[in-house]
Amino acid sequence: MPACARATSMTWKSAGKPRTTAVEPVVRNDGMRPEARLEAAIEILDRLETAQSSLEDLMRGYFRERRYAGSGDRRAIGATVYGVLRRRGELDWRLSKAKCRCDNRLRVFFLTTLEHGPGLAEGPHGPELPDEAEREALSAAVLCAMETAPAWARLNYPAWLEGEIAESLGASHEAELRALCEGRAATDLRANTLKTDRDRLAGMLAEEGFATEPIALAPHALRLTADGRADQSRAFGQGLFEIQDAGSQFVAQLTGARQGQWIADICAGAGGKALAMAADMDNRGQIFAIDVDAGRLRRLAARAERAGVRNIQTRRQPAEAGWPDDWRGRMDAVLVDAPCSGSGTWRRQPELRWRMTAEGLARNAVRQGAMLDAAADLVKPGGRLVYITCSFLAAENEKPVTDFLVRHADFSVTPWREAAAAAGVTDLPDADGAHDFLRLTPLKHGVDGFFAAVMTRGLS
Ligand SMILES: C[S@@+](CC[C@H](N)C(=O)[O-])C[C@H]1O[C@@H](n2cnc3c(N)ncnc32)[C@H](O)[C@@H]1O
Repeated sequence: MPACARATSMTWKSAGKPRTTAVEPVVRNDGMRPEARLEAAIEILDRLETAQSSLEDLMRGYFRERRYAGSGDRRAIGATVYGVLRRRGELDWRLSKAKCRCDNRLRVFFLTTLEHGPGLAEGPHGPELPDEAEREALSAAVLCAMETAPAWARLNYPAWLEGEIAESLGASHEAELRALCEGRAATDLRANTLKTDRDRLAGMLAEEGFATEPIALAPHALRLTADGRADQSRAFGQGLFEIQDAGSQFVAQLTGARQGQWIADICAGAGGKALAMAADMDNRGQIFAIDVDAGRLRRLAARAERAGVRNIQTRRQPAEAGWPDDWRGRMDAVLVDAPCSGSGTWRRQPELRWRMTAEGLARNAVRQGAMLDAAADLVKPGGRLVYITCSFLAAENEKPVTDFLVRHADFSVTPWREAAAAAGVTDLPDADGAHDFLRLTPLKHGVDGFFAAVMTRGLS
């Protein structure tokens, strides 16, 4: 009998033919049987283990090939997939305490049992049902109390990260992690000031049935107050807004981008922050948007077109490959929105926590340092270097920045409050004033987790 089983095992039923179970869909438009949905969830979770793409892209591709799956099916399968990823620490700990193998099939059965009770439908398109030993282990795992579980299991992150997390987040790490793992991320919009303003946009969206509220953190930010696909609105098609987390909007302002400046955004991606800076510059001056990923740069170009942005030029190259001579030492500000673990976005992308490895984190740190060195070359005397990640881990935040400052005595830290005030930002988030670096968190600010460090190049 597995270690966790103290009481009588639960009753497991499997029917020879499809039957109604607790996982029966509550919405219509459902072409798939409940057991087929479970099989699909397992397949997606298995694919995710070797995929390079995000869960969102993987699921989009999966359902593109399965047109028979209706919206109800997609929603139910998504709920199981996200549920397993959000609770994987807990599921694995309880399964292993019950001496049960941890694979996606058993995780899905266990989650379904916890959420709906121990009944599973059998059918031609369903997964292989648990055998007797597995049923016994699952029953034991259900009885496993979480009170004695370690933090990584209770808060659902990889066990090896425990020390790093405690060091990075300090005393509030449990509360921060809870907000990151359990909270639901909102959808924020940035009013495109090249075409409209926040109030007018809110009015137009209301007419289209999208209720929003302003967010104090960023002057052009609105938050959707109910679920909805704002990117399918007329206002979106007209380029009146971008979808962008308010935290991302706030940190983009730290470059202090103004009309007529030259700004390099050396990890520009699809241009979330570049487009925000272009609007702050009122299309005057120049943004050089660099990235290694041609697809993202194409998306940036399409977004710029829709937004009426005309002062961004894209360039595909690795940041470390060196710069044209006429860029070096010329930029008013350089933004390094560095590739990182994405730990600050775990609410939206729960798969990221299980993709992290200690080796990957160390590799990121080397790459982040190299990017900062490359960026330094571009900054003019008196200009700004802004380093941003969407991570809460010191290994990819404070560490690369402090190492950079040791290598580059001509740069010094500008406290983020000072940088924000100089950029004309009046609504400052409530963050620990003792720190020169900014940390935004879901717990304290209700946005994705961001880190920002502002450095200024000396004049001589
Ligand atoms: C955090 S994302 C950027 C997000 C973007 N700035 C935004 O606001 O939407 C990091 C980007 O760095 C890019 N990247 C990765 N390695 C790079 C390199 N060696 N040189 C330049 N860009 C790189 C990735 O393709 C990715 O688009």
